[in-house]
Amino acid sequence: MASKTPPKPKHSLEFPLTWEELMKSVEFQKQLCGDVLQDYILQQRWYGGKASKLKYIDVLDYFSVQNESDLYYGLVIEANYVEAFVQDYFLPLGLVKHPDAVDGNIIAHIKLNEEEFWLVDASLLESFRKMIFEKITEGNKTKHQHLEYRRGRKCLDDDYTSSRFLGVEQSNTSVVYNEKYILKFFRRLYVNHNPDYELSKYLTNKGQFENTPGYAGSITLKFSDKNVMTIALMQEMIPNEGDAWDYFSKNIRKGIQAFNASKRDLAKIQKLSPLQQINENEVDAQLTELFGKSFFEDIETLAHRTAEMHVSLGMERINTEFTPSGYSYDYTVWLKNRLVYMLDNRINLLENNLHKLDGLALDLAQALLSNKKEVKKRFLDFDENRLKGERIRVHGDYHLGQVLVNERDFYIIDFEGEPESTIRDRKVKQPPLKDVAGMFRSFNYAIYASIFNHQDEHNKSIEEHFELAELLYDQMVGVFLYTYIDYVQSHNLNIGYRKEIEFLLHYCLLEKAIYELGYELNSRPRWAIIPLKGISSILNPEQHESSTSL
Ligand SMILES: Nc1ncnc2c1ncn2[C@@H]1O[C@H](COP(=O)(O)OP(=O)(O)O)[C@@H](O)[C@H]1O
Ligand SMILES: O=P(O)(O)O[C@H]1O[C@H](CO)[C@@H](O[C@H]2O[C@H](CO)[C@@H](O)[C@H](O)[C@H]2O)[C@H](O)[C@H]1O
Repeated sequence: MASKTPPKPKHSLEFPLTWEELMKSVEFQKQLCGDVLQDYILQQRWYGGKASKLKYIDVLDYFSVQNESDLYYGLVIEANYVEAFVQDYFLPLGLVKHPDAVDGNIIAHIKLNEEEFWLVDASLLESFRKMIFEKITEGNKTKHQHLEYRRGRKCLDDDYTSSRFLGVEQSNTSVVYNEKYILKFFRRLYVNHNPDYELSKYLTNKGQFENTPGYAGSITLKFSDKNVMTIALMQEMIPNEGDAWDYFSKNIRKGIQAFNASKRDLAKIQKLSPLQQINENEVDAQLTELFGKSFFEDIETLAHRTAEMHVSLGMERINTEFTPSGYSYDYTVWLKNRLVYMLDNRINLLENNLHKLDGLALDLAQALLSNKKEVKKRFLDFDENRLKGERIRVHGDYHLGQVLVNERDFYIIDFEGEPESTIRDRKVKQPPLKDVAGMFRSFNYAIYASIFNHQDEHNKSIEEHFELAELLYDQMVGVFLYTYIDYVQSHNLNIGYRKEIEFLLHYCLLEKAIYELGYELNSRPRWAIIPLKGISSILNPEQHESSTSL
C-alpha cells in the first residue's frame, strides 16, 4: 500500500548535526524558539497564554530522556509576554521518520545531515511513554543528570504493558499506563514542587487518606541552585462513572423536572437559616420526594470524605510543610492584600464586560458595582485575634468537577490549587472551611446551572425556581455541614468555635464567588450570572437572621 504524502511543512529547518548534537546548538534553539514554537504552542490545548501577547520564547532548560536505543529531550520553554510576565511550559521533543506516526501532528520538518525527519511532541510516541514508565518504576536506582525519577508506594507493576492518552478535556497531558495508572505531564511548570505532587504523596504516605488516587511516582527537575520543578505525577487510576458535577447536576435536573410536574407549594417547604446544620433525616420531606433520599445521603458521603481529607491533611506534627498553624498578623496582611487586589481586578473586568451581560445578569452586575465598598469592607473585616482554629494545607480549588464518583462513593483529585494563584500562594495554609465554601459554591452552581440551562423544560416561573433553588441549597449545605463538622471535631481538627465557623464560611463564600466572577467573565460570560446571583445572596441574606460577623 502506498504511504500517505507527507503534509507540506509550515516550518522546515536544516542543520549539519546529528540528533544527539542538536540541542547543544544555540542556532537550533534560536530557530526553534522563533516562529516554529510560537506557531505550534498557539494550537495546543495546554497552552494557557492565548489571551496575552507573546513577545518571545526561550529554552530555559532541557534534559535528555534516553536509553541504549532512543533519545528524547525534555524542554522547559519560557514564554515572555508583552504585558511583562513569563510562563514556563514543558515540551518533550522527539524525532520521527514519518509524520504518519503522529497523525501529522508535527512541530516542524527538519533535515539533519541531509536526512529528513519530523520534530514532534514526544508524548505522542509510545516508545517515549514506555521509557518514562520504565524509568519511574526503576526509580532512583539510576542517576540521571539533574532529573529525578521516583517510584511511589502505589506503583505495583514492574513491567510496561500499554499506554494511551486519557482523552479528556484538560489543561495538562495525561497518559494511562497498563490501564492502572495515570501519569500527568504538567504542561505549565513552576519553580518549586507542584502542590498536586506534594499533597498526593503526603495523603498516600502519611495521611493514609484512601479516597484519592494513590501516589505511584513522579519526575522532578533539579536545578544547580537547588530549585526544583515537578514535571510529572503518576497516580493510581480510579475506576469511575464520571465526576460529581455531572452526577449531582443530573439528579438536580430530575428533581427540578419533578417540581415542574407537581403542584407543590414552596411555602410549605421548611426554610433554614443560612448555614443551619441538619441531619440527613431532617431534610424536608417534600425535598426528599423531589430529589430522592439518596441525593441527600450522597451529600452526607461527600461531606464525610471531605472531612477525612482535612483530618488527614491536618494530622502532621513533624513536617512543617504540613503542620497546622494558627492565625497570625502576617496571614491577615497576606489575605487582605490578595483579596483587595482580586476585587479591584474583578470590578475592573466587570466594568469592561458590561456589554456582554443583559437582563438579570446586568442588573446584578450594576448592583455589585454600586456595592463594591461593602464587599471590600467585608474582605477587610478579618481579625486574626478573634480566630482560634487551625489553618492547614488545603485542596485549594475544591469543586464538584474535582471529585470522581464510583459506586456512590467519592474520590478527590487534582490538588494543583487555584489556577490564578502563584505557586507560593497555593501553599499557604488556609482554613479548611475554604474548601468547604468552594464545594458549597459548586452546589449553588449546579442548582442554578440546571435552572438556567433547561428553561425550556419549565412550566413554572423563574421566581419559583429561584425560591426552590435557595431552599434546596440551604438543605444541601445543612446536611453537608452537619456531617463535616461532626467528623472533624471528633477527630481533633480545630476549625474554630461556632461563630468563627460561620464567619469563615461567609468570608470564604464571598471570596470564592468574586473569584468565580473573573473566571466566568474571562471564559464563559453567559455563566457570569451564577456568581453574580451568589454574590447578591451572600451580601443580602435579609430574609435570614444569621450574622456574618464574629
Ligand atoms: N486518578 C485518576 N483516575 C481516573 N481518572 C482520573 C484520575 N485523575 C484524573 N482523571 C481524569 O482526568 C481528568 C483530568 O484530571 P485533572 O487532574 O483534573 O487534570 P488537569 O489538571 O489537566 O485538569 C479528570 O477530570 C478525570 O476525568
Ligand atoms: O480548571 P479547574 O477545575 O482547576 O477550575 C477552574 O474551572 C472551573 C470550571 O471548570 C471553575 O469552577 C466553577 O465552575 C464549576 C462548574 O463548571 C463549579 O462547579 C465551580 O463551583 C465554579 O467555581 C473553577 O472556579 C476554576 O478555578
